[in-house]
Amino acid sequence: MSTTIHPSVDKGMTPAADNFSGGTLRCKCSSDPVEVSVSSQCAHNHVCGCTKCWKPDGALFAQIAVVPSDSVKVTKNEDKLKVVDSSAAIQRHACSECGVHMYGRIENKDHPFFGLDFVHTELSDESGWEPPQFAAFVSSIIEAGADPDKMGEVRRHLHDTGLEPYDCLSPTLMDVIATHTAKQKGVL
Ligand SMILES: N[C@@H](CCC(=O)N[C@@H](CS)C(=O)NCC(=O)O)C(=O)O
Ligand SMILES: [Zn+2]
Ligand SMILES: [Zn+2]
Repeated sequence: MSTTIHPSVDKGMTPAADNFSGGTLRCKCSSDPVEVSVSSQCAHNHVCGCTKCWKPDGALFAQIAVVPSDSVKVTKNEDKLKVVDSSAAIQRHACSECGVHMYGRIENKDHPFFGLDFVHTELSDESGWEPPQFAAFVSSIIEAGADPDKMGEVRRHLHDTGLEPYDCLSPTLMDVIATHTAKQKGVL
């Protein structure tokens, strides 16, 4: 049986479009959907295996990217949004009816990713978003019920698809976090 990761990956990823400048994210409600306008291309798009990121039905991974917070505006039905876990670093604003996470914001000014919002680009009809670049928190899919004995298969498939698997974030992002911490401590 073939390994499925996420619909956006399984159907074949398309490259980012030149000069792409965002789109409208829409939740899954058939009436009065929440709409969020994003006026920027995304960066560091990846698939995430953690249990906190929203995954479409049946998907093993979420697809998640960052955009500047000031490019994100809720344009319709904001009253339906609720923060999933106010104690988390990423404040995930989800539709209280369909459960889709519309954006995740870092409110802590000392956090390495302050100023960035996390978004699921598949919620927009526009094509041209940067596709996923790597796979993060791969081991965490076990926490959602994936068979530990299938992890070799999953990692091999991710690698073959061009999504290098990591059990935290990518080396680039881990370096960004460590550099931020070193600067806060005054050792850099
Ligand atoms: N093993 C945990 C990992 C959770 C985790 O650390 N997620 C990462 C990637 S999204 C994170 O940065 N979380 C911060 C947050 O949720 O606020 C799980 O699957 O729940
Ligand atoms: Zn909804
Ligand atoms: Zn995650």
